Amino acid sequence: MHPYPESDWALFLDIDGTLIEHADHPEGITIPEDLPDLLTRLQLTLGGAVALVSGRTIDWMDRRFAPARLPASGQHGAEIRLAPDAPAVPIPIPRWRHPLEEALDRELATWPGTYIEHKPLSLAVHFRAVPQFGDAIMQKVIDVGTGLGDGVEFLKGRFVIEVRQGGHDKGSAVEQFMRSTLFTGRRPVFLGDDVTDEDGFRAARQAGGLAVAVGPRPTQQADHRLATPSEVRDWLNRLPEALESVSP
Ligand SMILES: O=P(O)(O)OC[C@H]1O[C@H](O[C@H]2O[C@H](CO)[C@@H](O)[C@H](O)[C@H]2O)[C@H](O)[C@@H](O)[C@@H]1O
Repeated sequence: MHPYPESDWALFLDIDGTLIEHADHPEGITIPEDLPDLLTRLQLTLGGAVALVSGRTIDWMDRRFAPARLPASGQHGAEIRLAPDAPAVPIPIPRWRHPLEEALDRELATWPGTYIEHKPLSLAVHFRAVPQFGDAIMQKVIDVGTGLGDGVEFLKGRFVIEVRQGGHDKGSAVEQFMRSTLFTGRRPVFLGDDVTDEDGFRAARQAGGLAVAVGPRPTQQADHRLATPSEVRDWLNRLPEALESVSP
């Protein structure tokens, strides 16, 4: 059953596989034309308490969702902007980042079909084009990265393994948002499709909120489920009207 919205919600929205459909390449995605306007309407409806929480960078979100500009956390919690006009606050660049980048460029050159996405505070090695080699590629990334320093963490996602600095994830981002002006006192509702969203689900539920799983991936934490990003957008589109119809 679709979750019935409440006016005290704070919405946390994952991007790939949740707000937008997946594509073969990170830059091959399509942002539906009306999505920026939808996000802006949601901000107005929920007093600004709508955040994007993604593995993408905040810079990418601002460019691709313009003119919408939201509170956001990027690179799996490694950067956060608590309000649209606040500065984005990044963690320090991890010491392992440049050596890892060099090592992976070298090691994976002989693995056709892999694509390394270089993000400022994390790296993503994609293997959607060669899923049959996924396990071997992930093991190679773990072998290369493990020796490179304290705090390096590996996050297995959808046809991707991401390398990030430990201590920051989508859950820690939700916790930070919930302590900030726009979000405090509200009920967190986290929408996500991938294993990397489980930390966000956990944080939302621990704060008395809800986890809304998107797509077929099994999870122990889902309070509700929506089948596809298109269904998510339809549901979000109806949310302002649904809230108006229950307000006194
Ligand atoms: O946290 P998210 O918003 O879900 O972002 C997670 C990663 O998404 C992107 O990769 C994924 O989507 C691509 C486009 O559909 C797809 O080609 C790839 O296989 C997926 O893993 C993005 O490239 C990453 O930077 C994000 O961390």
